[in-house]
Amino acid sequence: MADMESQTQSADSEAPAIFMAANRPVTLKFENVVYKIKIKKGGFFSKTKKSEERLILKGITGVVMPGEILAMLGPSGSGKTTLLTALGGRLGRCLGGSITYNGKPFSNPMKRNTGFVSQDDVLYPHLTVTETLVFTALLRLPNSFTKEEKITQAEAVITQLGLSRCRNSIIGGPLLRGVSGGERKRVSIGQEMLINPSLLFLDEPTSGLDSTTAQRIVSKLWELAEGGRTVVMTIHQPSSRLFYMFHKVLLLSEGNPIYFGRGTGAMDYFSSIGYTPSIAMNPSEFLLDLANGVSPDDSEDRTAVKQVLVSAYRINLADGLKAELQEIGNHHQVDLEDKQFARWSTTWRQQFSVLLRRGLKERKHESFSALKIGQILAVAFFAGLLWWQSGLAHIQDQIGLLFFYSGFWGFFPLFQAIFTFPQERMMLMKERSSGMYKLSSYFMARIVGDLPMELVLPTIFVTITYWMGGLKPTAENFFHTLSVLLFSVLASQGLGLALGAMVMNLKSATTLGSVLMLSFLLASGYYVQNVPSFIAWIKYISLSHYSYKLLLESQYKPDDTYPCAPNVVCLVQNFHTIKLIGLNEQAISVVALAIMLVGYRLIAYIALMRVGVA
Ligand SMILES: Nc1ncnc2c1ncn2[C@@H]1O[C@H](COP(=O)(O)OP(=O)(O)OP(=O)(O)O)[C@@H](O)[C@H]1O
Repeated sequence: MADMESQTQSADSEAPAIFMAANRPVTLKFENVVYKIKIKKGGFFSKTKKSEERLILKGITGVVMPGEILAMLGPSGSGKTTLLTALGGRLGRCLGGSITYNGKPFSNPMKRNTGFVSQDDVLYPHLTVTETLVFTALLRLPNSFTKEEKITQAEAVITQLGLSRCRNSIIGGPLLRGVSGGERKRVSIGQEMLINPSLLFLDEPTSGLDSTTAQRIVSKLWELAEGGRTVVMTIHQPSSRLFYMFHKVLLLSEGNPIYFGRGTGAMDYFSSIGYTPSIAMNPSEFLLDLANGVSPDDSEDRTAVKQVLVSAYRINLADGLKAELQEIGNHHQVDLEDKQFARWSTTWRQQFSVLLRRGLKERKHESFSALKIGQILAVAFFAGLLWWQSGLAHIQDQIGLLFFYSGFWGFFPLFQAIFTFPQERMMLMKERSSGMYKLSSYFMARIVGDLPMELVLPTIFVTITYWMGGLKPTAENFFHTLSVLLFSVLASQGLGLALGAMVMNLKSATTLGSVLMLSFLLASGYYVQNVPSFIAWIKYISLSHYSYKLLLESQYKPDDTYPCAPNVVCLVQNFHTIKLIGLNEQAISVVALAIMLVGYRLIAYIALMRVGVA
């Protein structure tokens, strides 16, 4: 990354204009868009459990041409975000009507030509502004750009969006001070700008910002539109200065359109149907009042006002709009050449390498945190002291130590891994929806990136406890025990990944993980020797069962002798807690752990396939 930074510094002076003309202008048409959801009715104790359909979008029609900004206004809950998501090709099921891009449905080439800035900025908190944009450029820009050109593009965005001052500051998050909210929003917009999209969607890009910063962002969007792009955004209550910058305005009220047309014509339209503000006011404030059913003197019933506005729209605007769509349909069919857009911008290897580097940078503080290492050191020394030089004279204690290995290193990696995918969910959704990389490259980069720490911690732990605890003091036995433990750590980590990916909810995943691991531990053969046959099957799926058996094998051989009772020497085979296993069973245990190691990861991968694909 150091070379990345020096390259970006040197690129400062020669940054090309990223705000050049759009690659391929896009005409966005949407006709009679309807979206419904199913809501479950009836409480927990209710006998009648029915589901009810709720209409969120009730027949929305409009068109946005290249060079235009469409602003969607409306009260909270009126359906702005839902419509934006639908237009951005990210809302699959239960969507009615037609949405076309240059006369065609949403396609992969269109996905790669579309930028989508969500309401919440989904960014990695520990990366700097430069790192964030450079990694995005490396992943999203096609291979027709060299690496240096990609970095130069990122630099151009930093300059153009006025981010030079904070280029080396970290993004930050809720508990980590980083760049300001406005700067974070500009980084999010910059990530989309990198690909020079012809179609740009933004969900409330100005919310939470002061009016000057908001004005600055909308001015940038205006410049982008001027370059032949199609810009669609939702906005809550723009100032009058901003309002007149929008070429078109769509006003929504409870999912119904009540105005679609030129921003400058909105006030005249509402005057023509009898709604004129009694005092001079910000047009967006007036429009929002109307969408909430508040007439200028607030004398009429609000529901009645909304109904009047909905029917006025149908009578006065709907037909004209449909005719306009028809007209454009006949003349504007510029197509995106599918052949010119490969399915992915970069190769699998490039994706893997960039994602690996990005992941290591983002999680450096977490993986090698003093707390994590300290935690392991503390437990290791404590265990070492407890089992201090136990030796064969205290074989029962030693077996306890091996059981502790199997239990602790079953739980610890599982609970580390369970967080992996739920924490990354938003990022994965965002990046996969914009077709940034293959799931397999992301998955492999994540697994490989976490590997060093996953293996280093148990190695430190075993090195300390093994010698302190007085297990067999030969290098062969030590490495045998260590390799068995690392093997089972990888299997248990796989289980954590699978649970996290399947449930995608930390609370449920951790509860499920605890129950599973405890059942596995109980079935491992330590507590109960003769498990009743109807429950005995559980040990065959128990990770701890196999790891515990293999750990025992790494220490004891059937013909080992040990002091069994005062002055009596026994064979280890007869010791009641040790059920040593033959070569066949050892092989079965190794295969079982290997199946778990791969199988759980496969389950995690399949579960992730549902995340973030438009
Ligand atoms: N998947 C869903 N399940 C339940 N309700 C939903 C779902 N999607 C949307 N809604 C409901 O649809 C309505 C419109 O939501 P949407 O987020 O589009 O509103 P909005 O106009 O963007 O609001 P805001 O300005 O507050 O962001 C809301 O009442 C919301 O609760």
